[in-house]
Amino acid sequence: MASLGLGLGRNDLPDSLPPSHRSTQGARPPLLDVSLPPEAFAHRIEEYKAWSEEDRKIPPGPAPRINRMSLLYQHIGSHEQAKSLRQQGMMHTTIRGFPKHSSATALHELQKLTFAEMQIRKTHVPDYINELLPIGTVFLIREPTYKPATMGPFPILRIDSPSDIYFADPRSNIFRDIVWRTGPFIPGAPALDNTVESWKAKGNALFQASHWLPAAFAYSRGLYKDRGATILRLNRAEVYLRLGFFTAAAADAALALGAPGITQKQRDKALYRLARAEYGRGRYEVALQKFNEYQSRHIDDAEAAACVSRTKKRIAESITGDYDWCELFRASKITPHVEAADYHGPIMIRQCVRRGGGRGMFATRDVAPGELLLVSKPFVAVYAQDLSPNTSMCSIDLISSKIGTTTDAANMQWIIQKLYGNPDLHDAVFGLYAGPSHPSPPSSYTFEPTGDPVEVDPLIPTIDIDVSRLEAIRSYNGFAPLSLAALLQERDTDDERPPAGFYLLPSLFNHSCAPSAAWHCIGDLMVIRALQPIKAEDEITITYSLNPSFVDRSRGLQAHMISKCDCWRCEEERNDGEVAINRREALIASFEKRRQTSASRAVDYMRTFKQTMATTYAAKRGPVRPDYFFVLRASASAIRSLGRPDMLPDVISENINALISLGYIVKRKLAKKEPKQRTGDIAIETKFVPSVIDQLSHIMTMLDLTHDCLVLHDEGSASSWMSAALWATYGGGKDFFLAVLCEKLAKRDLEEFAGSVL
Ligand SMILES: C[S@@+](CC[C@H](N)C(=O)[O-])C[C@H]1O[C@@H](n2cnc3c(N)ncnc32)[C@H](O)[C@@H]1O
Repeated sequence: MASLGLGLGRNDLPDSLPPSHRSTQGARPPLLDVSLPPEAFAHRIEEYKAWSEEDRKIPPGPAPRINRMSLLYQHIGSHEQAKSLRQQGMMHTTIRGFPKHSSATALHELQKLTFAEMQIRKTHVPDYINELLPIGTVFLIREPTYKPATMGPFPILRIDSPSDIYFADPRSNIFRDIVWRTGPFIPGAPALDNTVESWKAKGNALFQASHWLPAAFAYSRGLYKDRGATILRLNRAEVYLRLGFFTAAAADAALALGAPGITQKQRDKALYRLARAEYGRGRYEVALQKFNEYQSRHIDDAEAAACVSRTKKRIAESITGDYDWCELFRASKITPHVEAADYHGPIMIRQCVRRGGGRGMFATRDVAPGELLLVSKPFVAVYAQDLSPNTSMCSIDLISSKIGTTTDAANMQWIIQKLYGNPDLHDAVFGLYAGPSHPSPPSSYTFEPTGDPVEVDPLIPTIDIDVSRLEAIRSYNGFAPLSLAALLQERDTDDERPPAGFYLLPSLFNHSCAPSAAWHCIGDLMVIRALQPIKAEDEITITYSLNPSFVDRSRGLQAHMISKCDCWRCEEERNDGEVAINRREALIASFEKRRQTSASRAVDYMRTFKQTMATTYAAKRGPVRPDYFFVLRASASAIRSLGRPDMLPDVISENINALISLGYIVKRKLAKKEPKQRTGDIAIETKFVPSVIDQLSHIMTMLDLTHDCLVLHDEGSASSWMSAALWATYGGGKDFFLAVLCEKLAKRDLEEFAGSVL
């Protein structure tokens, strides 16, 4: 706080700009206050977009001169404020979806530029380089953008991509024509002892403190002194493994292995790190070869033996699609980040010109309902528990007009970080659809790291990361991978921090409201199965929205750039007519309100409500009416709450009708007409599983039916409903079913029955 002693007061801040700068500054943007009610916020976003359009029309101009001490004063003030806010839990806000600039120009093609030469509103391309000198560090920014002030009094230098920053040694050749007024080092900056040994010591100290990236910086600086310093390379490989920079780690370990004069001990370390890195890259065959090689010299090493068996399991999973689902489910209760291999079933990417991006996923052969199509680990998935409770970030997405959550914002950061350390994954990410404002993706798509690892210098970016395009890709290809374990707990999900996922191959499936496949997540592992028979060469679709309401669903699909869904379900809804659709929406809204206040006359209310609701469906419409499902479920629960055993058949009938309204064909309708002993049949037609709302609601209805039939001593119907529940439960077989649903079964006293009939 020394600057305060220099007599700086508030008046020193350039609150008002000289008149010549006003036109360059333009109007201040409308405040995107995330606490506004949704409609007001949507309106504010529109205002913001309009402001942004106007703002972009203003030509570049000179920047206000800023007094250095004022800048320091402001900086110290905001630093102190940030410190206290961090303690309270700070909210960072960022805005996505406006044009941003990421450099694609090589460093040697750029020229020097000073702050004084920079202009407001100008991205300084193509021929400039800017230098900044924070204490002790020198870094270069490629093609910086100078932005007018929006919040405080000063314009800001905006850098969106880490690949626009080069860290450099002040004595580097890049600076050969530059005379530093302070000499190459800033007075007061920590002295840089430029020897391999001191960089190793510094790196090791940072490593001990778990500061992985700074440690990688230190080892890299040591490697500048001596590229053959094997110990530094090995240490950097370890740091990279912890950062998830598997490609970088593999490259360093491989280079160390090939280094002349490497000792046996170092060779072992290099081999083990290379194996771990290749495992991280998903190159399990290569990893196994390296682990085996290592293990042959360390037969008693239990950890290495475990790695070998884990890797063999991954290879088997990726070839056969045979997973230990129960084990995965159990593991997902401890952490959502489960360990498993990807599996690619009978699917292929093909052109699909009618869809944005021009591609879709197709069947390579005939597929049976329930068959496993794809198992995919996320490129990145962020869950609430991954973040400190004090981390609060909010990203305002101008593409989808939505407020992104903290996990969303973190997801974007993690993607960038992963790309930085795994540059070979660039094309897999940037080959995804980025919406109509960006060039179309290529018609083919590669999604696996195939080549040799690439060496990564953390101080100099290996690839260019176009953040604008990446934000768009994230907007069009995001998933909310709520784990089955979390779904089943039925606890309120953390609205501020729902899981945010980014998957590669799953992003190639197009949408249908009546999809032929469905996904669910075990932890962060996405599992996609066929819901119905799919013919060879037919397109396979999943749904982007399980919202039963046509109006809400259509609105949600707009965010995916699907202005009018052409599936049969939406066609049916449209055939009901706009008046009927609006009446239905109004009814559902009133139903939600009414449900909270009417307990006593619930049954009568539900009877009338059902009748009114039924009139909103066109007479010739088919049985699928997803929003009617919830009405029937509420009606069943209202009748049940009467506590009258003689009314149980009515509860059963309502629940059966609820399943029919989802599209199920029910073979076993009324308990009293059926044989009461077990027959081993399944209560529903098993040619397909309808997926129009979340699967868990289907299964709970079937378990309720099982329970009620048992109460009525109709074991035959009960067992056929239990079998139906097994059939509808995410594949995975009986053991998986029992593991996933054990609490739900226990709640209905059905554990023993399930064990005996399935
Ligand atoms: C996640 S991508 C799907 C794959 C994409 N077709 C590709 O080539 O990469 C989502 C985009 O595909 C397009 N799309 C998917 N389903 C669609 C549908 N039912 N109708 C129209 N466009 C669709 C939309 O442009 C949407 O933004």
